[in-house]
Amino acid sequence: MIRKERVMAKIAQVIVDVPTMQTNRPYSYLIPDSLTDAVQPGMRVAVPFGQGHREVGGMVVGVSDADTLDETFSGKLKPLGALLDLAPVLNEELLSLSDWMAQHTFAFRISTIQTMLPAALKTKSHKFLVADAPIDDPQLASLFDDQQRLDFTAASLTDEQTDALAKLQQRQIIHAEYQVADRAHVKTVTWVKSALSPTEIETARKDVRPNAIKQLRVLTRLMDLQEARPLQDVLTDERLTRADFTAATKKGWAELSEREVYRDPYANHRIAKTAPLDLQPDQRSAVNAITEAIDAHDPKTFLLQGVTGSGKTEVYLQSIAAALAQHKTALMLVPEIALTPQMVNRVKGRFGHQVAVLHSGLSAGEKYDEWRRIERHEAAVVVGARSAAFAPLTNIGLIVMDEEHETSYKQEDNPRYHARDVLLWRAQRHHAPVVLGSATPSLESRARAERHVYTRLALPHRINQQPLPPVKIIDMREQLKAHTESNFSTPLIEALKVRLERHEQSVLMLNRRGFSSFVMCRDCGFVLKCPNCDISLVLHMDSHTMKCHYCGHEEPIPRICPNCHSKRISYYGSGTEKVAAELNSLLPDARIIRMDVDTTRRKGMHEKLLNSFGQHKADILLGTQMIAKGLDYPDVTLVGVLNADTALGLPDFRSSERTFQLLTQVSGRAGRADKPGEVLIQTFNPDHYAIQLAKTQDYERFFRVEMGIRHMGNYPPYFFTALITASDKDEGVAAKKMFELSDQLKQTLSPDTIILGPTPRPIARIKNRYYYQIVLKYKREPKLQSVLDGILDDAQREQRNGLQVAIDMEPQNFI
Ligand SMILES: Nc1ncnc2c1ncn2[C@@H]1O[C@H](COP(=O)(O)OP(=O)(O)OP(=O)(O)O)[C@@H](O)[C@H]1O
Ligand SMILES: [Zn+2]
Ligand SMILES: [Zn+2]
Repeated sequence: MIRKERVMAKIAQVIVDVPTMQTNRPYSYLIPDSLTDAVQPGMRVAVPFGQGHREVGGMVVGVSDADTLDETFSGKLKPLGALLDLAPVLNEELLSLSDWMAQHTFAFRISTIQTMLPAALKTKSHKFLVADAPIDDPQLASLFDDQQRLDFTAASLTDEQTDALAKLQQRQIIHAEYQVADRAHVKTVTWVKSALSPTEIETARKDVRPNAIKQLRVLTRLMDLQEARPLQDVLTDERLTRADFTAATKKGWAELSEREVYRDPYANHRIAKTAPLDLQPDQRSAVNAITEAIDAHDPKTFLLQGVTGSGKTEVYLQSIAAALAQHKTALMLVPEIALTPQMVNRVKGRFGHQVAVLHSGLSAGEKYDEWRRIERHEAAVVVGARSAAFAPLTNIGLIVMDEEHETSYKQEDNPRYHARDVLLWRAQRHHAPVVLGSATPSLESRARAERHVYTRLALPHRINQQPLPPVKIIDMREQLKAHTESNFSTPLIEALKVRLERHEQSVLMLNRRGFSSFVMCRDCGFVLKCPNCDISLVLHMDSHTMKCHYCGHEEPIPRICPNCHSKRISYYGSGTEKVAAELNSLLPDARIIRMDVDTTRRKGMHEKLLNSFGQHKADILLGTQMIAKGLDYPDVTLVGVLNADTALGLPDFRSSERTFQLLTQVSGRAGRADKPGEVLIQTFNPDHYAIQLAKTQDYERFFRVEMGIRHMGNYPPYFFTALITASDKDEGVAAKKMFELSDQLKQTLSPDTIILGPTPRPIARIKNRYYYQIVLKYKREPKLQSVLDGILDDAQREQRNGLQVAIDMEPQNFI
């Protein structure tokens, strides 16, 4: 009788990356003996999954011991495939954050894990075709390498080839294999060092034939390579090449080695070192309060509410310095747009090489390198956009979020997380304070300060003792009666002319939110729409086409109305391009820089345009929202807003708040140094409270008025919200699902919870899918988590038929 031997096995819990089979449940894999000591939570692995040879990527989230005789131990566990990391890429804190986020955003854990990793570490599953028997077609056979493998994912195959390969697979001549590939690429440079001492070099010289000139040259060069140097520097002598040194290595004369280097995105930037400024009294008390909390390891949240130009950045910088003085690290989030270049320069100018920067303008390689500098404790300060909330900093002493009201801090796709929530979670974990800064805080944050959940710190004055710039409202309805269709009122043009004469600069903003340049027929009102989505096509002058901003559909600009055949079909509304053209003809001498998605698409353009404006190479900066915040240029004395109210009509309860914030922010660009500023706002709704209160830049009044409106409408911050959407190619399927869900919610949720809908979404069709939504408004709803978890689980099971259900907690966008 054979007795089973009792052995301890190690088992890894792995979250697998299978898009069609997402689940938050980890799968167990047997750790092979050879890897017993190596596998740790936070490492990426490749594991076999499902039927066949499929290999998928995954993340180890736990390791445990198992007794092979234990009845819960299943001898059928598959062993792990490859281990992709030698050290964990996610530490314990980030792993538990990924768990928390998955729960709170109703996302799958693999997506929260992926979100935390730099793109370079996101594994990709490659499909290989492997030939098991000779392939008769020589042309197809030539696609396979010596090992009879073809990288199907990377190969660019014609449809005929793909077809022929599929047939080979059916005939079982080839089979498919999946392998997980790692995209992380460490950049290295070659260093060279002499392997011979000077005396040995002398000896070697004597042994070389006198006509072996290259070898003699190498030996001479090796004389001063007793210490290793980068090969690149050594090769400046044009008569020697890399090959000469490779040959020398083979002879045992030299040693070549690869050393890791970082790609430094700011290598070519000369950033002047700055010293801390003498603080104004309000700044002083803010810094003191924050420093106290840092020193006391008190994870409290501050709301730093300072008018535009009140010196919030200096408060951040000196607070960060206080954290560094305690040998702690600091994390600072800024909106994507504000990152390039002024804010980065300010932080780098103060803290130099200790700063790592993370934003979407960097290449994947640059981001990976900055990320590794953080992970290796070589950077103590991180400045970055939304995803920098996951920077692998340890020992955090302070967290800052600039422009905390910015909607870009909320991710619109899965996982639908808000960076603010992530920061608050990390602050608790690290016992570190958080500073939320803004001139126009979100209503949610300001209300929390009102209830003393957050501690409010106020900077009510501008630094230079300058008043906030006076704001004039221009009623465009009057204007419309006089000059038809110009984007510029007479007062605005006059004010621009004055600035030109005085050699001062102006900033003009065209509010693109809820606004687009579309084509409309003046006879029948026909508007050209996307055939796939329920939305107007947008005119693009650069490509001379009409484009859909949702699905990318593109078609020529119509000359004749497709509906009534009238020729009076023309542009309606204005894009920045059209406005720039008009401005050019009105003020031919003005030098204009246009800044919008089209002119800033290329890498580095954003920065380049702002720099040249900063160097006064242009008189007018004309742009979309992207110019509204962060800019601090002393020569700007005029700010003009061409269309203040385009967003007011949007079906979103935050449209007044957004309008007020935008107008206040952009107004704040004027008169920040010693020259007084002026702001002109053109609007068709001069009496709207958001516009009237932006005129006085009275945030506190706006807060009270808006709170009253939110209270009456049962909106946040009085209620929490959740948005549930279902989409399907068949409108009936999506609608039916939502009515079922609505019934289910009515039966399970508390009677105080308001259930709105189901209704079609304001943009009901996108990429040929129909969207239906339910909005939940609730105050206290203990059952919510389990009910929504259940909905998502059910949806996951139904997903194979094409129906998709998504849950968005505290959505920032209702359209
Ligand atoms: N204590 C100080 N002494 C002198 N100058 C200062 C001081 N603090 C800040 N400044 C300067 O005041 C200007 C405005 O400051 P900063 O840009 O930080 O304001 P802000 O509050 O962030 O404004 P915004 O919200 O408009 O971006 C900057 O040029 C800054 O260098
Ligand atoms: Zn479309
Ligand atoms: Zn028409």
